[in-house]
Amino acid sequence: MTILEAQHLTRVVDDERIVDDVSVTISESDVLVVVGPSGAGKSSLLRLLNRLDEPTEGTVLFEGTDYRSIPPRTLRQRIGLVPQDPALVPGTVAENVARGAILRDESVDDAAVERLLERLGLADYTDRDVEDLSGGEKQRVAIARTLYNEPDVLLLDEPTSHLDPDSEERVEALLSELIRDLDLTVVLVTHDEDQARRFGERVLALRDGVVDRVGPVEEVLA
Ligand SMILES: Nc1ncnc2c1ncn2[C@@H]1O[C@H](COP(=O)(O)OP(=O)(O)OP(=O)(O)O)[C@@H](O)[C@H]1O
Repeated sequence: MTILEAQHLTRVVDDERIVDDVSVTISESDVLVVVGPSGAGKSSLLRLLNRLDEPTEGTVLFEGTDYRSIPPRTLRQRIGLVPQDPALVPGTVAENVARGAILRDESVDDAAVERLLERLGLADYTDRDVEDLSGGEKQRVAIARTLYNEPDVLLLDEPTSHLDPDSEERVEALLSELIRDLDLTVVLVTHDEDQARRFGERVLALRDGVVDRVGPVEEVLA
């Protein structure tokens, strides 16, 4: 079943078409990897997919509904983004993971927080101050924070780009496990074609905001 359908998505900033007429369909359990050189518009495309930025032209259908008719907060809960920079708030690991619930004034599901931390290899980290975490640990907290909302689609922006090789391997392995075990639908941005090969089923290659190629990983990254 199709979950997301980008239709002619375009964003113009200062007369520059940073995302230009991108149409792509994402089905349930798809892992679509977006690749392209620096400045190709990969992060910009991701931010358009959950309307963190507003399209200048085109739109996205989420489960068949134009996403502009869905309240932004609901939309961003359903289509969750893990940003390139984890941007944690001062406080404990648990407070960051449950950030969505706290912002929505909902009670926190402590058991769900614990389950996620365990899945992300952070079992005893609940009360740790996020200031004291390594880059890889912060990134894993950011992933848990987005997954806490149980999104239908997970958007990952360069999830390992700031990490040292050991942390990169760890985060990549954890993400692969999560994708498989939770049967996640994912759009993952990376500049690293090897990483795209490791994750990808389908690859979308962007160049100057335009879709250069889209298709199975072995064809696009041959
Ligand atoms: N808010 C903005 N205002 C002006 N220009 C922007 C804005 N956001 C992005 N751009 C420009 O849009 C283009 C695409 O940027 P984007 O960050 O999406 O590329 P990217 O492929 O993710 O690059 P990288 O791999 O370096 O992160 C760049 O030329 C960038 O300078």
